[in-house]
Amino acid sequence: MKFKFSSFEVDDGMLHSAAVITAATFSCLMSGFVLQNIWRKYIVRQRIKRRREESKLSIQKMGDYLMQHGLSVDKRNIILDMPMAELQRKLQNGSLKALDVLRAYQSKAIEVTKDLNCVVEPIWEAEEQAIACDFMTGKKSPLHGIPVSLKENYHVQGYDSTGGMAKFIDCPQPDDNVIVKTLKEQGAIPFMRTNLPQTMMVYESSNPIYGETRNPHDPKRGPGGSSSGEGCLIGAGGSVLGFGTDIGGSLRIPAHMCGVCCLKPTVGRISTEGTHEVHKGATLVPGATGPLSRDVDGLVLAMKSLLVSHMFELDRSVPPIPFRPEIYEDHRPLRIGYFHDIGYMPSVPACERGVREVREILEKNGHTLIEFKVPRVDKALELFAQCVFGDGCKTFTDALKYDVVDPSFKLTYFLIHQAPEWLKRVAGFFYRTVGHDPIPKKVLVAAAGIKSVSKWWGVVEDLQAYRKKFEMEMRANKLDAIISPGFAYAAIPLGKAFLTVGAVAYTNLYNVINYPAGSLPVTKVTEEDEKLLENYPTKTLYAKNIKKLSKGSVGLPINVQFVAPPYQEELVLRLMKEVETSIKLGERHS
Ligand SMILES: CCCCCCCC/C=C\CCCCCCCC(=O)NCCO
Repeated sequence: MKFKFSSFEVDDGMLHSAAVITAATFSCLMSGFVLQNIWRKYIVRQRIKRRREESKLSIQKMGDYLMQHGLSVDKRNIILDMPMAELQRKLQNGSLKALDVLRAYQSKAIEVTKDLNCVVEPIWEAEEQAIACDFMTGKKSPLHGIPVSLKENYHVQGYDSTGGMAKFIDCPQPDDNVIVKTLKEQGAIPFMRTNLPQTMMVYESSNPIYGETRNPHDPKRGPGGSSSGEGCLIGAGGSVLGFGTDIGGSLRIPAHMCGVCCLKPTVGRISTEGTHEVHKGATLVPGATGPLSRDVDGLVLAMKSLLVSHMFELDRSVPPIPFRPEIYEDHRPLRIGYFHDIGYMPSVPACERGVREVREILEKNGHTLIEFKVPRVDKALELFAQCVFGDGCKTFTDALKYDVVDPSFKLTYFLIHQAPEWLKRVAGFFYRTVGHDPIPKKVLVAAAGIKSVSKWWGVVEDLQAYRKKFEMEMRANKLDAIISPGFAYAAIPLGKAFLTVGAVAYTNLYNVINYPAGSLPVTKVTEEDEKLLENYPTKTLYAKNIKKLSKGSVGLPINVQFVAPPYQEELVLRLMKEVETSIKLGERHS
């Protein structure tokens, strides 16, 4: 048979060979594609392995170095026991040398990371800086000689900021970020980089490059995340002051689970330039940078030292508002709202007691405490998901293409990031019917992406409306501040956060409204709390999981959050300091 085209004729033989050629080309392309995939994945695995070995080696080298140059155990422990105010005073008046303080903290950090895996690598330039500090004459800067640890996603010149993702290995940063520069200018010595979960969008603590960080109070449990290494290192005594980031609770969750203090400032109060987040463009609910410390003095010192012209010059988007001591030192009695239950899942009895005890302290100090009802928490969660996953999670899946997905991240990655919309809807249906919980469906549908610009603008308007509603609710009760649980529960076993992830409402609420929120350790889980856990209401799937995973948590730290309207960081810190002081006085008397 012949086909006649306008310019040439085609016979059967030609047709046949055309088919063969097409098939051959197709299978070549396919196998090329498959091979390329296998090859890329192989390269990535090699890269991860090499980076992990480099990191381990650097830590080991520091350990060996300290064997020869370390302090005596007694001298080391005296330094490690000092609260921030004393450490700062002694560095200022010269009775402590910066190099000794550095060596004390280096050795403690290297010691604790052996079991807890909180350090990613030491910052070797610290030594030189400490020596320079000790040679300095004249007026000393406020952070003179204070060692500072940094979450791995803080850009430090010459080091990678991977966020636990292989794609970003071998991309050494050209420069320190604004906070690191300002800290150095103020005399601080960045000395350790700390671990985080892959992508930082979970409150776990593991990634394929650096492995898993454990809780300093119970190594079978997680330290929370995503500033996991910071919470763990400070909680274990290996650092006095550290810095992390927080979009949904990543400073406050590890602070709560490791029993340390932190402050998530209003986004904009201090610079957020130069931290690695894959979804930097999602600015509606933006990431905050902030300090973690052993005590409130550490947070205050950090904020005072950062809110200076040096930072305002380096990042002109930051409003030049210095630290306002008149607010921090004020004694005016306040009206403070409180809640134990955010209206989605109740907090466990220990967390509820934490808030109750802080309430009693504040009342005793002359403040008025009023019960506060959080408006529409389902809306807050939906808005959060729309704002951070509004691209249908493409940013995250692109960042992890060819990467090894960490076991602790697999479920989140599969269901929230990767699954097609229909599967998200099916899963949402399951949560609603079997789990008696309508909220995951809203979150999952949001994570399937916003479909048009006009829908996107609708989200912007909804967010503004929610923020206004929250503001009006506070105004109606004439509230100056709010206290609420540090989180819904204490530390749970490693790798289980996905089973309780709705609990993130307790922290990400304050990201959605962009209010400054601090977290303060106030108590520990008691036998009595554990007994009361038996009556914990388990209406939803998440609540059931919380109850199950919270068993055996006696002795774990419990924090309370302190919250104030935007740009009132000083007020948050004032209340935290007041409660911290009362707790210490109480302990001394009992
Ligand atoms: C299966 C559906 C679940 C629905 C219910 C819960 C919604 C939670 C959504 C998403 C979970 C996000 C967890 C965020 C953790 C903190 C992240 C952070 O702060 N990272 C800072 C980086 O700098």
